[in-house]
Amino acid sequence: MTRIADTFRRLQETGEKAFMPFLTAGDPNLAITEEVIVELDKIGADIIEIGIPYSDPLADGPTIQAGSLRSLSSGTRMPDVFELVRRVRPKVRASLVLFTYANPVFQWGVHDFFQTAKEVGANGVIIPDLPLEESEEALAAGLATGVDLIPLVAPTSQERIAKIVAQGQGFIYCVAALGVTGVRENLDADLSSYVASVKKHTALPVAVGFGVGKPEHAAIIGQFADGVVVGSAIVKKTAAIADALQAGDAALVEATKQDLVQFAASLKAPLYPNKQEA
Ligand SMILES: O=P(O)(O)OC[C@@H](O)[C@@H](O)c1c[nH]c2ccccc12
Repeated sequence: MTRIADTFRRLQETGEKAFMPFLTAGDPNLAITEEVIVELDKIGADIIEIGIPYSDPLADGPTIQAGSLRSLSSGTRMPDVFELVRRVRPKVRASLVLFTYANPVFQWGVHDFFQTAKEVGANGVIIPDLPLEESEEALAAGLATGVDLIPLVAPTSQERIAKIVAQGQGFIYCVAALGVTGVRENLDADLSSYVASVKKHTALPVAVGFGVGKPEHAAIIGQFADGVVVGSAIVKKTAAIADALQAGDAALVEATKQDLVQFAASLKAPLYPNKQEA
């Protein structure tokens, strides 16, 4: 059983839903990313998405694009992210999922990428711009290493949903909105029926991301999905840490870190069983 499968099994037993924050490694620097991951784990984050910064994050809105830029300008490269995972792995219970675009994976070498991910203790990989038709090698590497290749389905996937999820490993990532990542004021009205249409095709857990910006959003998603992914709203908080760091204000760096962690805790809160009554 992979660590991700074990995470969802534990959550099933306690009746919880997974809280899955995303942050970009090295934004604003690797030391702070490591500290934040440890704190997120302490407040109950169940699966932590660790973004590998990339120069052309085509599926990302301005918030995460800015985070990638801050990370790249602080000198973060893929080997640094692998080393971050190796260091933080023994310090946290959460499953760790590497988030990367396809190009850096092909440059590194698909099988080597998954092998290295396994060695440092990563539990899954998400590659948003790797279409099913081009993912044969990555799927095989996922199976060979036990590092789950997690598929994304989008509202536009309709007739392809069955094919995409049939190859799924770990969990299915349901993208909740069209367009790029970024906090939305409201969730799509028919999100629950879209998730139900995905669940029809798979026994794997189904997580929902894109647009989640507040606990109310997490509470709604927690009623029909197995996990909630939050990226931009977290990365907005790392931007505040970056500003404090830039200002050389150590107290403000601590305060903005705590603000991120408290915000994350408020997003996990509605995902505990007694909070999920409809
Ligand atoms: O930022 P949002 O709207 O909360 O969405 C999660 C998203 O950030 C994270 O899962 C992610 C980061 N970059 C992506 C690119 C494509 C799909 C998903 C992602």
